[in-house]
Amino acid sequence: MTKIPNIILVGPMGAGKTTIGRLISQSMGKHFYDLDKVIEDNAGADIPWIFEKEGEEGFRKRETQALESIVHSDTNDLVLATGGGVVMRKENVDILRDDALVVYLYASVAQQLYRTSKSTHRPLLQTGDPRATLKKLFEVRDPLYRDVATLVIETDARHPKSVANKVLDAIKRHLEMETSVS
Ligand SMILES: Nc1ncnc2c1ncn2[C@@H]1O[C@H](COP(=O)(O)OP(=O)(O)O)[C@@H](O)[C@H]1O
Ligand SMILES: O=C(O)C1=C[C@@H](OP(=O)(O)O)[C@@H](O)[C@H](O)C1
Ligand SMILES: [Mg+2]
Repeated sequence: MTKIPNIILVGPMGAGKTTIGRLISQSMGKHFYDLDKVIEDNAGADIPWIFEKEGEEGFRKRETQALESIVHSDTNDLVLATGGGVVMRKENVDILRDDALVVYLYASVAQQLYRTSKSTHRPLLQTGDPRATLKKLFEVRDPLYRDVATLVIETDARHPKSVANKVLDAIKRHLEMETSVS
């Protein structure tokens, strides 16, 4: 039987990486890590505090350290939900590519805006025009998500459980296809 590799979710803020990651880890019997949560636990402070005291650059350094420590400590047994900006550093992308199945959760800018509007814990969106920020980030990051991911899953107009099932089906089909060609 093919060993199921580590699963890493990428995509923009509000795509549902944290929510779907937890759901699929339960179905797959894998450990779940949320990169933002690991960064917060390591720092003993929340993300808004890190951005305020250390700036985005400080947060990105912590993000790379956390990513390295998670991926290197847990072989083939994890589902990792990343933060939307993880693809902005080449060293992170190299880590993501190394022996994991990367899934891009796609959401339109309208859905990103809707899903992030109820929370204030994303410092990059504490601006006068979060829609414009999301649009600008999406233009830069969408090609990077597509480049690093093996699977792309559309999440608009789907309940989280239905997205999770779609991800699980896509992973299963992908692994079956890999087995049949090897
Ligand atoms: N497919 C979905 N449909 C509707 N709401 C969703 C969906 N996926 C996630 N959400 C909601 O959107 C918000 C952001 O989800 P989250 O998992 O934190 O996204 P991310 O980690 O990608 O930023 C949460 O309130 C979550 O319940
Ligand atoms: O897109 C980004 O640069 C960020 C996304 C956030 O994670 P989510 O994508 O889980 O919201 C979090 O890492 C931080 O606020 C920065
Ligand atoms: Mg998240």
